[in-house]
Amino acid sequence: MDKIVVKGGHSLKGEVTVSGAKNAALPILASALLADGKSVYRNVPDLADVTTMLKVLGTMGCGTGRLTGERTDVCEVSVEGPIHPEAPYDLVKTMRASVLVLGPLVARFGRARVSMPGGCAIGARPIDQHLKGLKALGADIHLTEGYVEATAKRLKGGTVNFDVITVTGTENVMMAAVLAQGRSVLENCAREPEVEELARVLNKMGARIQGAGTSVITIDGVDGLNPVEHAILPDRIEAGTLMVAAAITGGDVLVRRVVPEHLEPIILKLRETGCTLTTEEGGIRVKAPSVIHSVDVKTAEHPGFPTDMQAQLMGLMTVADGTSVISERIFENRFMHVPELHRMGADITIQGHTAVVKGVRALSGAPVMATDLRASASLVLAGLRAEGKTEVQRIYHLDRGYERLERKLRDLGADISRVKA
Ligand SMILES: CC(=O)N[C@H]1[C@@H](OP(=O)(O)OP(=O)(O)OC[C@H]2O[C@@H](n3ccc(=O)[nH]c3=O)[C@H](O)[C@@H]2O)O[C@H](CO)[C@@H](O)[C@@H]1O
Ligand SMILES: C=C(OP(=O)(O)O)C(=O)O
Repeated sequence: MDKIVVKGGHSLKGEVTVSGAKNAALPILASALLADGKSVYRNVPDLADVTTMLKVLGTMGCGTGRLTGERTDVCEVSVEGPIHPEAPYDLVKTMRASVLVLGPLVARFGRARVSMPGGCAIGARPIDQHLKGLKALGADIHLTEGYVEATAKRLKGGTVNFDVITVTGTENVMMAAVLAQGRSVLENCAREPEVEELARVLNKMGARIQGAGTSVITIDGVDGLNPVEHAILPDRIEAGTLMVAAAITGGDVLVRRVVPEHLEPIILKLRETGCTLTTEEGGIRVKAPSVIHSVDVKTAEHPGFPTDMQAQLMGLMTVADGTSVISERIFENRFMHVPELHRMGADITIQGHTAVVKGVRALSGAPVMATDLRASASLVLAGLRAEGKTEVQRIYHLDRGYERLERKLRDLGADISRVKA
């Protein structure tokens, strides 16, 4: 298995460009199922998860492909022949976001058979709210042999009040409601920029969605949609990770191609640590202070501090001046990076959903093991700062969500390489 080897102690300097957002690309690729014809997406990150979503669509009978040469960011999905509306266990088990095909399939083809995603390293992650939403739109749902089977002659508009705020749940039900008969009102929706982006794409396809990005989304169903061309928005979590890379190495980096409003909670937190952040044409410059101050963090739904940045921020806090209290309030088991950070000399105590991090003078490089996507990123960040060599194993987690991270960091001056097994 490949591993990443980092030799710490280099200040990062220069400019780096952020790729397209994984969490926007995945639902948008699934939304191609809603129209006949070829949809073309630009700025699609080249990630394992995107490849998996293309495979899911391919096994159903969609034509899928990524351009080669200069435009590897362009992906096409065509829906032309018959569609077999099933997402098999072998693919769903590698990526739970495969469940995003459920809403489009039942809305467009009247039936779907999608393997139930299990839990994962960060929590149980049920999909009860996705199913509640689809039922409210008139779908019949059965769970058999580990699969969700959903059928409906034609979905009907309805009111859905989500009991918990769910990003992919909101997206799945929104994609179902666009082809339902009549008006749907979704309440207590996720307000993440990726939900708004999906609604933007659906509206370009001919849907009638209002309110995405707020907690109430109103959708007037239409009879059919058209394929679309769209450029995916930049990945705010990759941007945040690169900003922390600048901060933890005492660096000065211009992070290009970002949407500053989407980064607000991260920018505010990094300013509290003493970093100077300025918006410049085309990006945000992060200049690290000589001493990082400790800050407290509570993760929350957007516009709160994103859970997908918790592990990276904790990496930074391991070398801050003082003690920081980090509360994880979205997922019940998202501290898997802590035992690995301990191996590098971090001082962290977990008390339930809270981690108390006492900054240490120095981290020391060590062999460590990635356990999930953002945990992997936090270990790479800690490795950039640590004295000596850090080897991060099981980096297939990292490859799910970061496009060539080691190359981007190396271009900024890091001593980092991928060692092929
Ligand atoms: C592909 C994608 O976009 N992934 C993101 C998405 O995941 P995802 O959409 O899976 O996360 P959710 O917003 O659904 O999860 C939030 C919380 O709600 C719970 N829940 C969710 C659905 C449900 O039916 N029942 C239920 O109880 C979950 O277990 C979790 O505790 O949002 C998360 C929270 O910002 C991010 O960490 C992920 O990167
Ligand atoms: C948890 C994440 O992704 P997923 O929902 O695809 O597991 C993530 O991007 O940090």
